[in-house]
Amino acid sequence: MAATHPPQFSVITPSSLSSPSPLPMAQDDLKKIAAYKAVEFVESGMVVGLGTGSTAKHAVDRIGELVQQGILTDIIGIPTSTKTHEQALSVNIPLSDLDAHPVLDLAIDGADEVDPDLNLVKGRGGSLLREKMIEFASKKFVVIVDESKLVDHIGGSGLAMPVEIVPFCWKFTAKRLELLFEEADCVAKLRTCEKTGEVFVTDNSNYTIDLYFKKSIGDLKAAGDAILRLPGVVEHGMFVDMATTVIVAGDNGVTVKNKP
Ligand SMILES: O=C[C@H](O)[C@H](O)[C@H](O)COP(=O)(O)O
Repeated sequence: MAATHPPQFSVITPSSLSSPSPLPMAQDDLKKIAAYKAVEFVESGMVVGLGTGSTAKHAVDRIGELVQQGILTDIIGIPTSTKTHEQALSVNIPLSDLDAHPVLDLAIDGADEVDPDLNLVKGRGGSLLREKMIEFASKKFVVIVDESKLVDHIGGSGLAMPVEIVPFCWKFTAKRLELLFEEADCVAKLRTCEKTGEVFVTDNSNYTIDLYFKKSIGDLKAAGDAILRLPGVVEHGMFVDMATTVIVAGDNGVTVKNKP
């Protein structure tokens, strides 16, 4: 559900990327436009967090292209999932990890929801824990989305807010999560693989519980803290106060909002 954001957004037209068109652009084209804009923030010598998902994939491809052309040199990528690790290797981006590089210059990643304060939901693609660790360690965190990801409030899309949990007695943890958000009419569902119907297992050998809220969950930090206090929970998909910049691509151009 798209929402109108407040006027502090600066709107720029994507001149070198595409021209505003009277026809609606395909969602993947918008993702690519946002991703290419974000890669303009990458400079030679940087340690860069490489996000996961269909939007971040365009950014990784673009960084790889610029590395191969010799336009970006001495880049070190820190991938946020095994999938991104493989993709980054395939486009020749030198890789490392948080142990060797505990502070990143910049991370670029997609999101499932963005609220007007730049808080996010992430993890519908299955990789929120590594993303959160890496993006938390980044001096700048640039989020790239098409305009369909904008919401009035977190949970406002009516779609999943994922929580990564340990597999041990997952039904118990799912029930505790549901009860925690009883007032928001929360429903908790174990994530399964669409194709096989088997339980979805994360890169960290954990399960994912998707929470669906019918009402607002109120204060996000309080909600996040309450989730993390439940034994069995590993991490949740709300990224509160983490994004420093959000780049939104829409039919009318690219909008860039920086955290004040
Ligand atoms: O787990 C997946 C990540 O958090 C993604 O960045 C997020 O789901 C957005 O993915 P996409 O760009 O494919 O919509």
